[in-house]
Amino acid sequence: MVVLDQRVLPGATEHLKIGECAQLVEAIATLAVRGAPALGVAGAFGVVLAMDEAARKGWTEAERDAAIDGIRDARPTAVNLAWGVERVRPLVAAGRDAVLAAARELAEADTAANRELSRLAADWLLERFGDRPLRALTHCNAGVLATSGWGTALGVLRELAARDRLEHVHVDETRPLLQGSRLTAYELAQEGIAHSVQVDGAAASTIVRGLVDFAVVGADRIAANGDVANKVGTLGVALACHVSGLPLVVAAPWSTVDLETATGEDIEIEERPGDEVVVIGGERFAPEVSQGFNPAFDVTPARFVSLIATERGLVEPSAGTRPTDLA
Ligand SMILES: CSC[C@H]1O[C@H](OP(=O)(O)O)[C@H](O)[C@@H]1O
Repeated sequence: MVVLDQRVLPGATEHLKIGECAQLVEAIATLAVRGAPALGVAGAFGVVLAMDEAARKGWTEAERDAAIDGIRDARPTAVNLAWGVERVRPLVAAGRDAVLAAARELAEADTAANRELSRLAADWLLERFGDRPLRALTHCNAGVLATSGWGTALGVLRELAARDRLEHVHVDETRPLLQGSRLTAYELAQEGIAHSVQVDGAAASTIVRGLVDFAVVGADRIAANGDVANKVGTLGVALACHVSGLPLVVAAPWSTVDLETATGEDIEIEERPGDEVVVIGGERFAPEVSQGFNPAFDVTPARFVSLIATERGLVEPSAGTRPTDLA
């Protein structure tokens, strides 16, 4: 398995050659591989990796299954990782070729899903605003780099740009790991889409001042009631949209919807190392006594979510519809 190391983008394009399950767990835990739908794909191919390593090292079935569990559990919030593992795991008994084919099919289906949800979301936005170029804000990275292809939040922006209906994108840098300035800006620049990068603290005033028409984000887990877990800072974007009467659009494939999780209160929020907050480029920017507080995600209640766009259709939680309506 060869993966693009997203930790060094955009300054360097480097790939990691992964031959062992422990290496994949490390790549996921350090966000070399990241983004909810991409984690689903990594989880599915991780099962093949475990089968290969087990055959190479003479593992027992229990040892192989424990390695698969380790991949599944590498990060807790994005439902897609466990979903991807468990989608192909039942085929292990049928052999490596069956699991590999299922993993490839899962990746292709994700890209198709992203294109469909992007079309549906663009139609919804242009129907709401009239057929004119729109100004968007986005948080974190939910583009090609976070999926198997096309992107989700950035897929919506790509679709609007393809229809010549995207004027400008305000990109939240997305501290502490800068997925916005490093990855989203990188993708938009590659596409020639007009954008500017802002500190996360500017998001609320950008929205309240009317500098954008809508905000669009990805998701890591969507609960049955429409509560949405996404990169920390999304809740602030949602609240600013709510008080401004502007839509918050959540773009995510159905694999991100977790009907087994009733509400956002039941979603485990990943707590990452505090040093990611207070140490930048190896230099500490806070007193030694000051510990970093680093929840990687937050939960936006359904009442602040204007639209959830999936390939199965659209849900408008703030208007009372729920993901369960599409089940
Ligand atoms: C379509 S990606 C969904 C989601 O994943 C990102 O988290 P991370 O960079 O920690 O993997 C971010 O929350 C995106 O919105």
